[in-house]
Amino acid sequence: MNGLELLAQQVRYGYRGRPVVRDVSLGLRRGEWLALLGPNGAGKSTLLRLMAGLLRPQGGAVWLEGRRLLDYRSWERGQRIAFLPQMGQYPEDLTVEEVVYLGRTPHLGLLGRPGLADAEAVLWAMEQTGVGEFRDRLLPTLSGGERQRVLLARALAARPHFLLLDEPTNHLDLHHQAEFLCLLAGLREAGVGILTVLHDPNLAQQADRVAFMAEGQVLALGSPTEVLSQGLLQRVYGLYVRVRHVEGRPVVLIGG
Ligand SMILES: Nc1ncnc2c1ncn2[C@@H]1O[C@H](COP(=O)(O)OP(=O)(O)OP(=O)(O)O)[C@@H](O)[C@H]1O
Repeated sequence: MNGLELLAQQVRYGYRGRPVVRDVSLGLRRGEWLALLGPNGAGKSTLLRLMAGLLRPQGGAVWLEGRRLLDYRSWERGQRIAFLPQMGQYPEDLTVEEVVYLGRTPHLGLLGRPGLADAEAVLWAMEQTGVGEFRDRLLPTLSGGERQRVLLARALAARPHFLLLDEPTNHLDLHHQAEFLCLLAGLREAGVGILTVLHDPNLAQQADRVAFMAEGQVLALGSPTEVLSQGLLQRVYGLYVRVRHVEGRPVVLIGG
């Protein structure tokens, strides 16, 4: 363990006594993009929530930059980790800009009055996600993909060290998926540690490492080429797939 990591160590969690995360150890460094894949119900979102400090492990511990995550105050944690849930609640009566400002909450002092640094971070987050053109609109008036980008902007506005994203590309069209991947690459360069739950192995192949989860455990962890193998995908999904390599990257084809 070093001081630059977000680390789950032998973490366990279950709902009403039914284990869904079973002694998982997984570390994420700053400046690294780790993609978490696996079938529905594998425990991916639960693991993400544990690593975001939103659930308390029932066994093991999560460590953030050398300290137990549970020992951080919520605002300290919020300055370091931003979490974008799969189906996030969003305020219906705030404008886009006001929603992005909410991402600054962990940085505001007792008075809660935003200053220049907050305005700069909000502007930067809106530019990165291309939502500036909707800044005065209310969220319910946006499309699913536009709203997704606003919620990402809110997460980015915190200028977190670690960004945990649960199926972030769900509502994005091809163009915005490509822009989103580019954005992640830029954040990674800037030293942000990124953990994304993804279903599409062809998006995951752009990550530095892939963790493949099934039935509450990490079955495989390594480079996309190591993990996204025909054998593993066929075994876990019970489906015929082919894996081809294009420019050194694995491309997964499903069906005949
Ligand atoms: N709040 C909850 N109460 C009870 N069971 C839950 C709760 N949240 C999740 N579960 C169950 O825990 C298991 C793991 O769920 P989780 O959402 O972590 O999986 P996932 O890998 O993210 O799935 P998906 O790909 O479908 O989003 C599932 O069987 C789910 O039904």
